[in-house]
Amino acid sequence: MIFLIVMKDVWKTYPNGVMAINGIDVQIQKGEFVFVVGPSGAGKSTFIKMIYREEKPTKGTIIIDDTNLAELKERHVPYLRRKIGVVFQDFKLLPKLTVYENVAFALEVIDEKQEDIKRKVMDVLEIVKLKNKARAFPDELSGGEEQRVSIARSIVNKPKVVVADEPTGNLDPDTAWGIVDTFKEINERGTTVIMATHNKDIVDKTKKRVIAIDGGRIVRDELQGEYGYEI
Ligand SMILES: Nc1ncnc2c1ncn2[C@@H]1O[C@H](COP(=O)(O)OP(=O)(O)OP(=O)(O)O)[C@@H](O)[C@H]1O
Repeated sequence: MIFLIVMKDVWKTYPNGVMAINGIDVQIQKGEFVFVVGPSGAGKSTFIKMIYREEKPTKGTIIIDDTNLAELKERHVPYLRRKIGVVFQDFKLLPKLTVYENVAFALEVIDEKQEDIKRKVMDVLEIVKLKNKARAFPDELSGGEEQRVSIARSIVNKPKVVVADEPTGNLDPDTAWGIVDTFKEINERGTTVIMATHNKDIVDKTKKRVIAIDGGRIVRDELQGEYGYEI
């Protein structure tokens, strides 16, 4: 069994004393699709941020694709980040760049050759069904389209895992389903997907692994799980 992510006895206390994660053990296999659910303030975002090392645990071990984050030197963090695509609730697109340029930017910063950039960007725009919007600017797109651009940007480096923190939080239900379908497509092509969400309907109908966090602990971890909370 190949584990892509392993957390052992992970704790996180913020500098202000808030104990956000209180002893988490979890293993996620390569190729899994995982929902992270739980009430507001449960620790979902902190859990996600520790995966891409936006936050460091106070205690415990996190291993991502054989890299022990505790031993990772600051100058090696960019290499870790290439293995991890990140999608946010508020898209975080650059408003003055076109769709094409927003996605290409992720490759330009790692000095990819121009000819490779063009091919790779058009390939991912095809996956998210936005090839026809390559020249548009973010303010000319719907919210769902903006989020699909941000998903394209997150996968253009061919990461091992994509983490998404409430990616459908700003979208209406139909559009939200379009985003989940896009993640499913990416997952079927081999990328591990980890998505924190408050969307009960999506979790209950998608029938994927559900990790429920409450009070900074994993209170439930089920294959084909359900949302399980009243909203
Ligand atoms: N940077 C920070 N500094 C201090 N406390 C923080 C910080 N970020 C989060 N917290 C606190 O840590 C706890 C867990 O927060 P977190 O954002 O991980 O929860 P969440 O489950 O993602 O919540 P939500 O569903 O509302 O986004 C909360 O009590 C929160 O106030």
